[in-house]
This record gives sequence, structure tokens and C-alpha cells, in this order.
Amino acid sequence: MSTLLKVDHIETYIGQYHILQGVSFEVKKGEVTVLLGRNGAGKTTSLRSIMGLTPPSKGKIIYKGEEIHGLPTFKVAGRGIGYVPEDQGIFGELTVEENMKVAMKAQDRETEDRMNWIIDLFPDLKRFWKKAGGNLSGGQKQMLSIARAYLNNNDLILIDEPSKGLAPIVVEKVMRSIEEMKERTTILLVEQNFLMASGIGDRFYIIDDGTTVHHGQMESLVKDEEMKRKYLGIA
Ligand SMILES: Nc1ncnc2c1ncn2[C@@H]1O[C@H](COP(=O)(O)OP(=O)(O)OP(=O)(O)O)[C@@H](O)[C@H]1O
Repeated sequence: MSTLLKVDHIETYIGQYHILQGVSFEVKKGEVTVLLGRNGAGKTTSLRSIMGLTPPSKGKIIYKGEEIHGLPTFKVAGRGIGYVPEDQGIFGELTVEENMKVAMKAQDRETEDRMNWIIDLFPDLKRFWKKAGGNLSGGQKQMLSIARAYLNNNDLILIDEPSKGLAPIVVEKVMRSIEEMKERTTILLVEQNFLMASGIGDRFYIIDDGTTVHHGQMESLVKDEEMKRKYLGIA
């Protein structure tokens, strides 16, 4: 499988804090790659660094063979990378329909097809089409946020902890939807819920204290009790 995104030894500061001290990973086209690690390890900062929200001061980020580190966020997004932040970033005052329309970069046939596909995948969005984003449940907000990122012709979607704060049955639903999206796009996922991560991930990278410490095929991590205990606190 070809490499879509390569993050090469990035270092990122937030204020005076040296948060990422050498994070490297690759995302292969058509796969779900999962960043794992304890709270505060640097997973969110890694996604934000790709998006140019906390730009790295060292290292390289290469997307489709071109350097994107140093680009402002709107240009990174313009290259075809969608971002679903941890707080979902939807507009509470706007309806589901308006949230979707605001996110739309083009109004062509292809976008319309993508809109129809994603609404079929998340029927709740259709049900609550005229409801304000702020009044949706946590799971519905997550679905809306993922749907918005999918709407445009993004070849890569970064999703930050989609299971956070959701009931197990809703986590299951979101997980199945991401699995279906995987047939159509490439996904880089940050996920603390190991059951979800291992259920949909093809490849994993573990980040610990701002550096990448391990990576491999997800199925090998599932069997590696020692690694899970050491870095993820799972017995
Ligand atoms: N604005 C900020 N100012 C100072 N430190 C920050 C800021 N944002 C994040 N950090 C610190 O950077 C480190 C990495 O945070 P990050 O959110 O990337 O971790 P994470 O692996 O995504 O963890 P979590 O799963 O808890 O979200 C943490 O120690 C955090 O406290």
C-alpha cells in the first residue's frame, strides 16, 4: 500500500513546553492508522501539528509526496485533509443542515453524492436535519462532525477520540460507520478505547511522552499483553 502521509521526527512546542520530541509515523492509503498512548502523551498535538494548528518547529510532514509542515491550516485542509477535533467543532446555533452546508467546499454532483452517502450512513442526521447542532446528543454531534469532514473530497480524515464520552452502544455505532468510511477514504485515528481502536485499526503507533515508541500491525498488539500493560495501562 502506498504512503499517503509521512510524519518524520516532528518536534512541537506549545508555549515554552516541548510537547512533541520526535514523533514519526506513516499512514498508508486505504488503511485506518491509530495513534495510541496514555493521557497527555501527545496524540492530539500530533494531529494538530499536521493541521498546522500547533506547527512543528522541527521535522517534516509529507502528504502525497509534498511537504505540508509550515503551511497555514486552511491550506492543509485545502490539500484534502479533513479534521474531526476532539470537541467536534460544530456550530451549536446552526441546524444540522446548516452545519453541513457551511462545511461544503463545492456544490457539485460529487459533493451531493457524498452528502447522500453519509446521510444514509448516519440516519440520525436526516432525522434531526432541522435541529440545532447544540441540541444533539454526544453521539449525534460526533456523527455530524465526521459527516462534515467526509463531505468534501478529502483523501485523509483525522479523527480525534470519537468514542470520548459516548455510551458503549453509541461507540459501537460510530465504530461501524468509520469501518464503512474506510472503504472510501483513509483514516488517522486517535483513540483511547482499545476495543474500538483494535476493532477498526489496521496499524498502530504508540506515542509516549512526546515520542513514538512502538508501531506495528494492530493484530500483533492485540496479542501483546506486555506492551498493552506498559504503554496503555491495559491489563
Ligand atoms: N495549550 C497547552 N499549554 C500547555 N500544555 C499543553 C497545551 N495543550 C496540551 N498541552 C500538554 O501537552 C501534552 C500533550 O497533550 P495532548 O492533548 O497532545 O495529549 P493526548 O495524548 O492527546 O492526551 P489525551 O488523550 O488526554 O487528550 C500534555 O501534557 C498536555 O498537558
